[in-house]
Amino acid sequence: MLTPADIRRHLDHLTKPAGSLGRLEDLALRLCAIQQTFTPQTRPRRIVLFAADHGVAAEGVTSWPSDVTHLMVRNIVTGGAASSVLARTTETGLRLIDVGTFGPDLTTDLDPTNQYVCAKVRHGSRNLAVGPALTVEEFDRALAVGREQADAASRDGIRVVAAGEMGIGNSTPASCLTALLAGVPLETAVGRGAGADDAVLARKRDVVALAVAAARPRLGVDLRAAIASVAGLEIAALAGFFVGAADAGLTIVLDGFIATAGALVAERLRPGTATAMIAAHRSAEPGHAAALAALGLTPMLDTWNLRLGEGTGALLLMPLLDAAAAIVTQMATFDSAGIAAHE
Ligand SMILES: Cc1cc2ncn([C@H]3O[C@H](COP(=O)(O)O)[C@@H](O)[C@H]3O)c2cc1C
Ligand SMILES: O=C(O)c1cccnc1
Repeated sequence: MLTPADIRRHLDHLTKPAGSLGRLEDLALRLCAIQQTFTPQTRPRRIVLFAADHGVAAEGVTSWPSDVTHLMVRNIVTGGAASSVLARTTETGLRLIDVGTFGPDLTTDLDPTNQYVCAKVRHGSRNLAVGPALTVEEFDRALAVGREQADAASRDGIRVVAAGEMGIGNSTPASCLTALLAGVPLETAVGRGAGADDAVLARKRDVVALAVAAARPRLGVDLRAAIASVAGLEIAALAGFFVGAADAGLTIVLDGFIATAGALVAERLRPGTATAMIAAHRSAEPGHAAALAALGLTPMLDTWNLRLGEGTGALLLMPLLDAAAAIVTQMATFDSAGIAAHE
């Protein structure tokens, strides 16, 4: 077992003043700790994006219409989305799994890309403002879709995975889960998502407050039912993916606010899942920092103001992950370079 102290000692033997590579050393330490080696690997790697729609969008909690979800699915798979571009530039394979959009099955259309999978559990979640968003059975099926993707990544020899999401309205269930599972106060847990104005934000706050009040008493009685009542299909799939990836010994790079809601669910269902994670960034969504803290994670990129999702923050960390692995595996030690004691 490589302890953090062992890894720090190893880093301090490399030809540089101790700690002089700053956060890059923290990243290297985390990578070595997760992979339990001084020769960590960052390739091959893959990002899996889960897409779904949300009945709660009908409440006016988002400034975008739901059909943008499936238009973006097409855009992601055909290479024009921010996630597609960053996946290409960082040499990260990309998969898009439709776990429940309102849109059509695009398999025939997008088949030659081999990146798109239609695995719809249902056409969108129900409106969580009027009742449970998902039944426990639907929630479990979405979890299984995510888990299958983690198993597939492991079978394919992938070493590092990231996951992201696309789903208009999904910052509302993410806020509910952040309040419910991380104990974040409602004022902090609810933000502007994909650009809500003041009126949309006010409606979103009311909806989240009511849904969380209904779910909270059920937490101790039926955990899955409480979570399912305010979840979304892509968030459940993210949770299943994280649990499966951690079980398979993969290194997980965690994206923003919505992905972190999936991580909160994963950690609750399978305590310890977050120990396989590296948090890429702190999203501009106000509740993200507290959600990460609840998972015991410190974001690597803290001042980038990302608020997109789609796995873009995780992808942005990939070059730094490569750099972190390279310093540990390739730098000379004081001994090998013949440089005298530096204590
Ligand atoms: C064009 C576009 C691309 C996106 N890519 C990710 N999101 C992000 O914004 C959505 C959540 O915000 P809200 O809850 O306010 O709707 C999700 O789809 C999330 O992935 C996007 C949003 C839009 C509009
Ligand atoms: O941080 C995120 O994941 C995020 C923030 C705003 C909108 N969509 C996603």
